[in-house]
Amino acid sequence: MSTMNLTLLTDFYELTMMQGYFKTQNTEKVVFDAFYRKNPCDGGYAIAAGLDQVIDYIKNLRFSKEDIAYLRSLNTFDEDFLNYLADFRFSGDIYAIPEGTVVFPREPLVKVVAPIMEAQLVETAILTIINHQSLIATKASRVVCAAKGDGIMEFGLRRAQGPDAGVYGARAAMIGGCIGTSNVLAGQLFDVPVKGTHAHSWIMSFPDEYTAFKTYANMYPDACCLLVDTYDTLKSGVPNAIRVFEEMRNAGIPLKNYGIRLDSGDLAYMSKQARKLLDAAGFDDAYISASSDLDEYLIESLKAQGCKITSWGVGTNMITSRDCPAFGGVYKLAAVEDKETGEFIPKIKLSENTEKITNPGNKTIYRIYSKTTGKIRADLICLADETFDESKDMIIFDPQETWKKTKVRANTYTLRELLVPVFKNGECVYDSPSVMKIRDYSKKELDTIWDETKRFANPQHVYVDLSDKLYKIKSDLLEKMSLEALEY
Ligand SMILES: Nc1ncnc2c1ncn2[C@@H]1O[C@H](COP(=O)(O)OP(=O)(O)OP(=O)(O)O)[C@@H](O)[C@H]1O
Ligand SMILES: O=P(O)(O)OC[C@H]1O[C@H](OP(=O)(O)OP(=O)(O)O)[C@H](O)[C@@H]1O
Ligand SMILES: O=C(O)c1cccnc1
Repeated sequence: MSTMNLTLLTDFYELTMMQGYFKTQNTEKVVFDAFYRKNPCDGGYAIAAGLDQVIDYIKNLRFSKEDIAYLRSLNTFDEDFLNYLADFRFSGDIYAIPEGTVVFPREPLVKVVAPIMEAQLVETAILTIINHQSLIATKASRVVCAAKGDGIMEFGLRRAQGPDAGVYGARAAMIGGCIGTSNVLAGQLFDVPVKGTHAHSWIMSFPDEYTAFKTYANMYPDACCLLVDTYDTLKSGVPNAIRVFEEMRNAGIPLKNYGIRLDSGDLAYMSKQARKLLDAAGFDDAYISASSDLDEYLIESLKAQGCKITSWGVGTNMITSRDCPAFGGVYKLAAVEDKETGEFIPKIKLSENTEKITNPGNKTIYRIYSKTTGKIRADLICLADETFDESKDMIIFDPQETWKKTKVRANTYTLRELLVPVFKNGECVYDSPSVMKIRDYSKKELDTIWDETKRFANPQHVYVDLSDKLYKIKSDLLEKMSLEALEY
């Protein structure tokens, strides 16, 4: 999948604009920011994901003969432009926040600095990749948080919106903290653990439940999870599972990683009753896992009900992010290079909705950590060439409610620049970590925000502030635009 040419994975208008830039000799270098505006599920954070697929996409960006022939057939593009496309290569710079990082609204997750034709073409693919994976990584992270240390298995492939969503969704779910996936192709592609139990069909294919369990246990004694709800969980499923476990114990087969899976009924009640039966038979180390339309809210609720489930299989609601199906990331022009001075001239997009007014300029982001707690104090969006001194006080203020100011005292904080170089002059300069490494990193990232930010209802929001300089540029531009509007 990684070498697939996705060059035509773009919206038609990117190509018509590209031809327009080509014809009008508009070759300016520009800055585009890909950012999102609202955390999924009204949460307090999101997890950035998808960068490795963006890198593959950019590396393989070239129009094949077939691509050019197809574009010619659309009767919209002239031969001179098609000739240009035949030699097209991405020659710009890309900066991005590493995958697995905790991120907040309005922060550029990806910044493209390139000639406008190139930067325009890549909009759609960057957004579709980052939007999808960041959404699923965020959803998975929420499910993982709800499970409070229990393992979450990703079971969603069959209910995902197609094969790509299943495969890259599984990748993102692993980044979000799942312990494994049932998706074998994802396992092969991303070197992540594949896991699973068995289906109701296995039980139904045998003359009786006991024989089905026994056959399965004989084949897989080291990973024996028996699905107990096909006929009657407490009267048949759990007693038959116990009978098989007893036979294994009596035969001297070591019982290590074994247990049952509940897939219907009142999961809290069933798990409590099943726990009692297993314990009474001396199988107190048998685990109880559950699946059945689970999500973060249900897992939280089941835990509050005192359920005895310690392992969770989550499919549909996580792989589709059912209650929040879109991440909403956008890609906005932020600056255009002045050819004479080589400086970037900030550009702004206005909106009636102040939250939708873009942040102008060639920017970067600094994360401000408290030295004592290691937690995030705030994020600061600033111009790319601004520098800050940790030995000086820092005044930060909310860009919307500017009277809300905080002084971060000298030597009490550390700074980390979030955007890192990924492409320089068209060459990839970034080594993507393995998915399991990104997963470990993301787990540590979650320790940098307070539980108040992770809670599901009305979470505490982390401040994303603008530097003084950027704030001034933004307000001057807004002032200028409103004066110009008066002229009409
Ligand atoms: N204790 C509980 N508290 C809240 N929700 C629960 C609890 N136990 C189960 N649920 C949820 O209630 C829903 C039960 O759905 P439903 O009755 O349609 O199906 P089911 O019990 O899975 O049975 P079947 O698979 O036979 O249709 C599932 O989404 C399940 O996750
Ligand atoms: O409920 P989800 O979160 O989507 O988790 C995945 C579901 O997929 C399977 O059911 P399915 O009915 O497809 O197959 P089965 O016959 O094996 O139960 C499994 O038993 C879970 O219930
Ligand atoms: O292995 C499992 O138990 C499994 C896999 C996919 C979907 N539901 C369950």
